[in-house]
Amino acid sequence: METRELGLEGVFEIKPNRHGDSRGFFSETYNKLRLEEAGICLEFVQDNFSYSAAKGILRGLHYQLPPAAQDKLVRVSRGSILDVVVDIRRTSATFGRWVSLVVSAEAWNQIFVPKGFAHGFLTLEDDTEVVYKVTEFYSPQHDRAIRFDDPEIGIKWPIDSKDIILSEKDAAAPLLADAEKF
Ligand SMILES: Cc1cn([C@H]2C[C@H](O)[C@@H](COP(=O)(O)OP(=O)(O)O[C@H]3O[C@H](C)C(=O)[C@H](O)[C@H]3O)O2)c(=O)[nH]c1=O
Repeated sequence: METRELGLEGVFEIKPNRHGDSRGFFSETYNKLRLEEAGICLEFVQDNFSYSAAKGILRGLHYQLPPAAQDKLVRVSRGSILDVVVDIRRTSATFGRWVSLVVSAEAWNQIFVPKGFAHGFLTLEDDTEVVYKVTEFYSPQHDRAIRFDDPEIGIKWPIDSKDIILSEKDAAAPLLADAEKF
């Protein structure tokens, strides 16, 4: 398993090994010990799966407030996404900064998103499946969103905002300045 930090403290790309043979391949997509060797010592308690039927669907930017804040280990089992992470820790030197990573079934890579960061992704292909582990259970009362196109954050999405498909919740999300932060 290879890891590399992505420019924001604690945000990593992770690439599990793939063991190919004439039938296809085998991969340990999660191994607690391997993550601990990379300094990620966490207990994941819930697995999530989201299917997005079309290219251009944007889910996010989401986070759960403490005490339900979640670390996330995100991968793509079909298709591809532009995954985006924003530092929303008000005392952080990189508050409001963002990083992005293309996560895809083809690249077989993952992104690790620590607590304190908002998370979202834009699908780059139809029929994209995102599979991810989280370290706290879903808690609707702690679930929060911030606008994907907040000019203060300035995320460079690869398609025009008018072509982006959003849930009603995400279309109505507040700007980071008006959102509850860490
Ligand atoms: C997150 C979640 C949702 N739900 C239910 C609640 C709704 O009835 C339905 C869709 O929820 P939502 O619109 O919040 O789903 P996404 O827009 O994919 O939200 C996710 O998108 C970004 C990328 C994230 O990082 C979060 O994991 C999560 O917020 O699933 C559950 O039952 N359990 C859950 O853990």
